[in-house]
Amino acid sequence: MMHEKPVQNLLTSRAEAIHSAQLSDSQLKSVLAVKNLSFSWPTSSFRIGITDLNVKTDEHWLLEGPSGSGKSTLLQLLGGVLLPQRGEVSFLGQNWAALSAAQRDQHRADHVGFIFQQFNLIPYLSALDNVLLPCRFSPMRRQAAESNGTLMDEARRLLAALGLGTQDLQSRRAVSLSVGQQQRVAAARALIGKPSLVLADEPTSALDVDNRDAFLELLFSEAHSAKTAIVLVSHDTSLRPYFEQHLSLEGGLC
Ligand SMILES: Nc1ncnc2c1ncn2[C@@H]1O[C@H](COP(=O)(O)OP(=O)(O)OP(=O)(O)O)[C@@H](O)[C@H]1O
Repeated sequence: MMHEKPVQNLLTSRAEAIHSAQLSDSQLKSVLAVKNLSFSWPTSSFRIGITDLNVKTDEHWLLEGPSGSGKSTLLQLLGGVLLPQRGEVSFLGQNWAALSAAQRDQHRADHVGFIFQQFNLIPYLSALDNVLLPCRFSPMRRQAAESNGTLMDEARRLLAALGLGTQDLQSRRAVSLSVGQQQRVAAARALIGKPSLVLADEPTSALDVDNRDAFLELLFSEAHSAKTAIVLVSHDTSLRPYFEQHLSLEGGLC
């Protein structure tokens, strides 16, 4: 029950934020639409089957399932890194399978932020330079990041909003940061340039309960102000109260 209060705070602040933003149905546009998806790895008997999944603007989804249930595979399908053998994954109204590999890479760079389980920061770059990376690959993300000032201002603002406000922390090489700090850098990198979607793979698995609560609160708050949808996968069923939407994967099926 240690985290009862933070959960309540999160849910209350989110409900208030949605209420104050007064998003109408038409503003809640489709971010991800999955229909009759079927995917198998060529070298294993494992199969993912999803009949129907719809993620809209500003929604926060938890996809939960035990180890080996297909969570990481599903994230790759949602982000157009893998393509299903049958069915369809549409992202912002665009079927990933109708794009060339290069077009998929650009569509992803423009509109998706990833938070990986091991964060995948470039170890010898500073926290700040890691956050700036997505803008190197996407002029669209760069332009969005510069909407209220310089790119550097926005990277610094995001890091500060995620609890890394000092110049010392922002200029330190990623390798010299703690796990919790690296994870917040990874979140800032995913959020820069206001992508429509953040896909997060077990981002809280290395954190204790207090740090996990603080991290989710910061992530949700920043994502909400940018109207970014979040799909987070985890084996941890205790995360369920933080999310309005959740889906359970059992052996790849739901
Ligand atoms: N590149 C691959 N080639 C063949 N099979 C794979 C590949 N990647 C994953 N699999 C298989 O797909 C199944 C689902 O794996 P996946 O990593 O998606 O599950 P997960 O729920 O994310 O697991 P975990 O929580 O342990 O990370 C497993 O049986 C795994 O062995």
